[in-house]
Amino acid sequence: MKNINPTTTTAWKALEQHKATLAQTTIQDLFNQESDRFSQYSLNFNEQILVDFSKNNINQDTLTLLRQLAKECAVSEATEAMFTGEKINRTEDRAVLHTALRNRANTPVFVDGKDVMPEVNAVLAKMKAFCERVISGEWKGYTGKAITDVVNIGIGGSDLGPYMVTEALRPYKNHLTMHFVSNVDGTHIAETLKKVTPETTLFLVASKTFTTQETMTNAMSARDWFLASAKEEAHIAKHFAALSTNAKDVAKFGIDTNNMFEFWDWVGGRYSLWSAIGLSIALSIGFDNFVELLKGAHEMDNHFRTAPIEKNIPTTLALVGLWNTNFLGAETEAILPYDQYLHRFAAYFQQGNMESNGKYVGRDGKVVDYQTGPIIWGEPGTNGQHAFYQLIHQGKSLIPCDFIAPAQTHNPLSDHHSKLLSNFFAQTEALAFGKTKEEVEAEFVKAGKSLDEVKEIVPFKVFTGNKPTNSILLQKITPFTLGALIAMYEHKIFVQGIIFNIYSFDQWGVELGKQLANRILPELADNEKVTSHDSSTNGLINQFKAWR
Ligand SMILES: O=P(O)(O)OC[C@H]1O[C@@H](O)[C@@H](O)[C@@H](O)[C@@H]1O
Repeated sequence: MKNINPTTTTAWKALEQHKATLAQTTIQDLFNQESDRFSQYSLNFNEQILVDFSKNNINQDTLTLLRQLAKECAVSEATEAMFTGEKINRTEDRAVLHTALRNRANTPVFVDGKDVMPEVNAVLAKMKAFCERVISGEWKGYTGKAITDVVNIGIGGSDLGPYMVTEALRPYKNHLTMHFVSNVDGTHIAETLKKVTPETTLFLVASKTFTTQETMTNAMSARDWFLASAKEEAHIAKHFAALSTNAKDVAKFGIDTNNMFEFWDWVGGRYSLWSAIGLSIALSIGFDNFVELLKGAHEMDNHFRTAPIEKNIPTTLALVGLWNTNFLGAETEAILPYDQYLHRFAAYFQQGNMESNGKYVGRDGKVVDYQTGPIIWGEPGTNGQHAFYQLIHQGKSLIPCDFIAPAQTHNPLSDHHSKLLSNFFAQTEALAFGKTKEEVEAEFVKAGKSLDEVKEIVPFKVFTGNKPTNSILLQKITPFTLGALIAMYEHKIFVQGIIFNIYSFDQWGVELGKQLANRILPELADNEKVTSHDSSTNGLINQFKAWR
């Protein structure tokens, strides 16, 4: 992978200049100038996903320069390097091959000279057989009863993806009740265990490393709870399975390695829902639907790898996002799904994006002097409208938003869906075009008021507009389209990471807190005063000890 500081490219410098020429141009102006802006600035995936990026502060010159930037930063070369198993995750010396997990074409993919596809397929076959036995009820618990509840114990990438997808695809789910335990706060597991019975519960211990403190602690508590009823350790084999890359520690924990579903170090935690980590998804919606999810992602992979840059959806979203972040000064990006089933989508891509691109050291080992990944946040519409949209409309920060909605709902109740979508369309319109002083005044006049009497209130009712949004309209949320949508965002993050010249597939930033927590934990064992830290940390620990 090349090592290019994006700010030194010809395109970046030209974009700086171009920004100045566009400074006085609003989104409204752009729509006035280009009557057919929608068709020029929207792309369609498979006739199932429409991505409209026309309501951004960009014109054709912006796009040309941004595409030139992608070329100068060798995005296509990096893409090929990823897909073909090069060790692009240099700081961990690993390949990055979540795309191989969903490689439905089954073409060989080599890591260190070895085709990984036979192993990928073998684990998928094992997952399929396991799912069929559990779902059909053939798999019995220690008292001979079928499984009714599945508890996934994992955190970060071993929780967010499975939980988000299981929720998103609820309309496809079977009789199994799914639970997700992630937090080391005992409340999370305690409240979950209140809802299940040992005889009919299957625990999936999901951890790439099988050393994560939270997951191991929760898994031990689940084991203790289970053995309190089941008594014999031999029964664990019927109620615990592991999803991990670490066979040794799985065996040490007491989980039968026959119940271990393996994956590999070339799968990043936040890109692992396509691997054995997705077992909870497959159990919840059935293996065939899980394959549909993989297929959707694979189709998006093919599109990303082969579509020309002008038609490339993930690349376009990456470039437009980068324009907003690095040239227009946006620090955050909101993901706003107008679909209740997607209520964890923003949370999922908080990890996906922020753990990938929240980096300040470039691939050359030097501190970068430009903004890298944006802060990601969001909640489903319309709830967000009644909470934080005020600031998006009238606050001082520029907040680009992705609006996401399905055209067809799984719950066609009276006119709910039309109301929901009318809000989606209205919000993107309001954000882009706002409401002028003249429009506000005209409304008052129409209501019989004189301009003099309303002049003090008028400024508060003006919306500047000119707020960028992308609209992502899916025909319907199915396993296939959801797979494609997730892969689309993954590749957007990848393209930005390449241009930012950072390593998107490590996460050293999560280590320091873990290290310090491990140092503090033994200090909490007794009630002695601690003095080994700064005065704030000492003070907090000592108050904790006094109050507990
Ligand atoms: O799957 P395991 O190994 O338990 O890791 C769970 C999570 O841990 C965090 O510290 C991060 O490193 C995440 O990327 C990862 O998804």
